[in-house]
Amino acid sequence: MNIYQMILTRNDAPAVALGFFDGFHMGHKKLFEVLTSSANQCKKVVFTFKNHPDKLLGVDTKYILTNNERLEFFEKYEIDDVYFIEFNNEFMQIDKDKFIEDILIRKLNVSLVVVGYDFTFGYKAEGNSEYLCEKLKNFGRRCVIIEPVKYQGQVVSSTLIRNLIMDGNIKLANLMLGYNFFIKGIVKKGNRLGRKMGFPTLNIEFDKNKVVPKNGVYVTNTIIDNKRYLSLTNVGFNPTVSKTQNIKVETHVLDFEKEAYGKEITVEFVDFIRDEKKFVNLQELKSQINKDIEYVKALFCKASI
Ligand SMILES: Cc1cc2nc3c(=O)[nH]c(=O)nc-3n(C[C@H](O)[C@H](O)[C@H](O)COP(=O)(O)O)c2cc1C
Ligand SMILES: Nc1ncnc2c1ncn2[C@@H]1O[C@H](COP(=O)(O)OP(=O)(O)OP(=O)(O)O)[C@@H](O)[C@H]1O
Repeated sequence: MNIYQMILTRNDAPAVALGFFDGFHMGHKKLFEVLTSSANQCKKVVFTFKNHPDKLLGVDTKYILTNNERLEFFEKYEIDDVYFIEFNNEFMQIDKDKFIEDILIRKLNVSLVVVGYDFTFGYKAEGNSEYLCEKLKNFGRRCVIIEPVKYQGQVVSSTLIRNLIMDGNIKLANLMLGYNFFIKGIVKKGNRLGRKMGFPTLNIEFDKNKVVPKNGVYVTNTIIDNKRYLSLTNVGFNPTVSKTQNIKVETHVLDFEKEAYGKEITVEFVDFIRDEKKFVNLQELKSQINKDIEYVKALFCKASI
């Protein structure tokens, strides 16, 4: 897969998907399936942004996927080329007709464009999917609009899924994503208190732009060296033992005794267990964590998750 940071003129007539695609959820998946089935022999291309347009408007959104993870999803769908463009003041000023005529027709020379029902584009988001398709058809190009993909009557969207994750509603978020929400990161040294209490934890250093589930304890799967382990993950500030202002994600991996410092691991969130609490002493915390572990073992050890 080629990644371009600039829009150069091309001679072939590619099939192009337009959007940001944070989360690569069920709606995005449907859009990519249609792109694949309609592209015929054409190259499959994604036109997207490196930074979400919201960032330029000062909204500090956290994302379901990091940029690299988003690119990995495109790769999985055998996309040939990605235009990974910086959404800056200059791009924001491009008017809807200029976007169609200059970028889609003249530079990319599209044969087909696939967008979702609520796609907007151009200065002040004045263009929508109907307008885009009508204009493209006038230029003799194909255009497909994907009808809203819903889960149990609710339209799936990146915003909705981000909010579900931040509310700890991981189960529903995962159903709308079509996979388990995950945080990938490098294992760094903690205070080694967990080990002393009898439950060592892997402290994960992760991308600061990643959305984090609400504070609490979760059932998770942790992937270390391509092996998947059942685990419990605490998200929060460890109020019993510390006064840190930085949110921590730390995982106690069941049946894992080895050292993992410096390794990249993936923690997949499966379900919320309980809120994080401030205990009166370490003994109380230890006793609660033992109960959490027993609960997870009873629920999940025999079932495959
Ligand atoms: C399953 C699990 C549940 C946890 N629950 C809490 C909690 O409710 N309150 C809290 O203050 N810390 C909680 N912690 C965090 C512990 O305080 C922390 O893991 C321990 O202090 C070790 O930290 P260290 O690795 O930095 O030494 C939990 C950790 C795990 C693994
Ligand atoms: N549920 C859905 N059904 C069909 N198409 C969708 C759905 N969600 C998004 N799309 C389409 O996928 C493309 C990328 O969308 P985008 O990145 O804006 O995701 P989104 O889920 O709509 O995000 P947001 O919550 O920020 O609106 C757009 O063309 C959009 O219309």
